[in-house]
Amino acid sequence: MIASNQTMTGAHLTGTTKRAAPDAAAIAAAQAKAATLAEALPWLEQFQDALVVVKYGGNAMTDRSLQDAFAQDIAFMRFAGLRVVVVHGGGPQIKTMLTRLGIASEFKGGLRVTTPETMDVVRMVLTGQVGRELVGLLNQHGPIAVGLSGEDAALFGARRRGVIVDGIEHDIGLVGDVVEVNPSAVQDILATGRIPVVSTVAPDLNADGQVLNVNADTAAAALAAALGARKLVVLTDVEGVYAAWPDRDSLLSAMDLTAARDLLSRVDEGMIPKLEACIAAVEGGVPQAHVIDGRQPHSLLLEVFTSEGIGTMIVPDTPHAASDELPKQSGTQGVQP
Ligand SMILES: Nc1ncnc2c1ncn2[C@@H]1O[C@H](COP(=O)(O)OP(=O)(O)O)[C@@H](O)[C@H]1O
Ligand SMILES: CC(=O)N[C@@H](CCC(=O)OP(=O)(O)O)C(=O)O
Repeated sequence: MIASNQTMTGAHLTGTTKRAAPDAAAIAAAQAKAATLAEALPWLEQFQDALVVVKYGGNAMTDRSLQDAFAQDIAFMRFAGLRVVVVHGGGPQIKTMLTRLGIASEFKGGLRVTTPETMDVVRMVLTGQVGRELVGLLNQHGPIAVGLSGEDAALFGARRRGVIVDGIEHDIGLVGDVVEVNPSAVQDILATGRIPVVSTVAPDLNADGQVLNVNADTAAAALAAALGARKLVVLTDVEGVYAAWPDRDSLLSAMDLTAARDLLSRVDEGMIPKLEACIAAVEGGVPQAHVIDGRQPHSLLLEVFTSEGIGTMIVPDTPHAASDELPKQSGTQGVQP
């Protein structure tokens, strides 16, 4: 058998293979590859069997090559021995379908105002379309992914919520917060070595048969806390959390809970549920929550398996590190994962 990177030269050399001696540039490139693999070793050891919840959604999930890279990252993590749960959104896909059907839709406080008609579309798109496509993508790497929604085995129980914008409370319709998680269905799938892929439609605990639209970031946080996850990783369409958005020099590599709660009143629309989710997860006992750039191919691998990390990490308060002592820097050099 001849390996694909080798060439058979000389018909008389049956059963042997040859290749040109590598030049200095080729040796340097090979060493860089080997160094990258070797750098992953401590993280492979540390995260062996660790449970990681990954929130995938928004604009990071609309580009085909990014989708393929995401599926490779999730499969890589699974074959490296991590237990991975994917919670997905699908805001852009919901928008496309609503537009196609001629249904108007608006956001308040980062959440979609959801009428009964919109709720039908949200359920159909998240569970019937986005979840199915993601499962298909992951299963290109083996029979590893199983889809379920917040309705399956009563995974989520939700209650309706409103939003406060500029001090005024708004009713936003059939939108809920997850207040109960029954993670046994997810744990059953994990126990078989597979990857649960969760859509965030949730039964309303106050109204039999009614389902609620739950923002996928906050649902991922609730699930991460209920599962006792080691990490929550939220992919988005920006490098991480900025202290003074849109000032590009204010990217935060890490912040503690106190700093994150303080910043919450100063972030805009889309980042609100993400930061809320990270805060809720860490308050719920998850040691690290990350906001990373889903537009960067393989950002998940960089976050989990490299020393630099990527994006913004939110951690519990410690008595030793006051919030204003944590590193604030431009670029994406994070503290170690
Ligand atoms: N402090 C902040 N740091 C980073 N992004 C912020 C901040 N405040 C507001 N944003 C906005 O939030 C957006 C992320 O939310 P959104 O577009 O809804 O994400 P996604 O599409 O990944 O769900 C960023 O692209 C940015 O425009
Ligand atoms: C209440 C609410 O806003 N629900 C979201 C659910 C999908 C989601 O969260 O999708 P992304 O993660 O892609 O943004 C929505 O209707 O768009």
